Amino acid sequence: MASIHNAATTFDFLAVNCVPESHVWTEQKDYPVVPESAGNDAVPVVDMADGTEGAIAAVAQVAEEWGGFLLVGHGVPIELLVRVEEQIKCLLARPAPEKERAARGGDFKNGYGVPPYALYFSKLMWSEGYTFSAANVRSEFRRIWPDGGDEYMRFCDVMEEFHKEMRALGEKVLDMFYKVLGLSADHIAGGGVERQIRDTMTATMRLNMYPKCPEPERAIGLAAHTDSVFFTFIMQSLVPGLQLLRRGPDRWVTVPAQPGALPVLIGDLFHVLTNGRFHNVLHRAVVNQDRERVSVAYLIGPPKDMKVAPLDVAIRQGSKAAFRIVTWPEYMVAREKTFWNDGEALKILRVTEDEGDAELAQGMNK
Ligand SMILES: O=C(O)CCC(=O)C(=O)O
Ligand SMILES: [Fe+2]
Repeated sequence: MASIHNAATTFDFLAVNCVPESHVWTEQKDYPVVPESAGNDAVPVVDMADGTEGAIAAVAQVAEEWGGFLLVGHGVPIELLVRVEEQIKCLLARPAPEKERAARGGDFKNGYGVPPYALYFSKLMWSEGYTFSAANVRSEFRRIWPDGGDEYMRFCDVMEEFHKEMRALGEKVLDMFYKVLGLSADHIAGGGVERQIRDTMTATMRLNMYPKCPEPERAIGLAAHTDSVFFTFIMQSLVPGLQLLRRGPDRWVTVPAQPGALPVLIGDLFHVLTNGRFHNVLHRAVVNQDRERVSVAYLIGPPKDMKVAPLDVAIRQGSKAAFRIVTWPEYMVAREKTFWNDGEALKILRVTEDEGDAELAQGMNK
């Protein structure tokens, strides 16, 4: 299986006029796709600038029912998002040998290539990308530009500016989620675990490029997955492709691509923090015949050594923690074993009815 994934780094998407066998996607159960902005299936919009009680109640409902929404009124300049997109296109248009020099694998957890979960599938996805830790842009991209130079500087400056804006926005969105859970500003500002999460959360960035595809129905840009982290911001081109799974009846809902609107997706570890209250949304990216699409997943998670467990405030009176304490790396090991089965990794963390109360985590504050 390794060789097929290494081949992805040199695959020339634009040179083919049909989807080759290596990329024909047959591995996932499929659900119907509902068109954008279809009644109850229109992806909800959250306006960050609206701090009223009503708005917070609406966020609660969206986080529980959808696990994803479009964020507006966030203050990140559209002009910056445009520059980020330009820089990603420049990076991924570099000659194959340069990108391969920065391939992930071996000692390199980060770098150019397929996302880590692609290794669980025998077929390749219709995309290329680059994953890195947002705090290490300058050292990471010396792998592409060993001698530095103007292009390197421009790329790093734009990515760092984006990281600064998104990290700050991450804190605001986290505070909004804390409010939904019923925490006061004073509580959050105190020295407790909520404050610790806010101060230490780390960001990983994944740059995705989805080339035009001659037979989009036979390929997938990014296969269905949940993000393992707390939550993710997506920055996307004005080309739709991101889809969220809505349950009962199961269906894919396309997230509209609107200038400046940032999709936000709840990840597995926030599902744990909220004791299962916020929905960790299954999502995927599809491709199209006419236009390439670029996206950035800005993934916000805990530092590696943080022990994550349901917050006390999220454990309703009379109930107990539904998940065991876990660190992000421990969770990734569980996920690896069960990737084929949606949601199975979280089931491993679930506390069973007959487990002795005394041994259980009763919330993250204890
Ligand atoms: O391209 C997109 O819209 C989704 C990207 C994504 O889900 C990811 O990188 O984890
Ligand atoms: Fe994702």
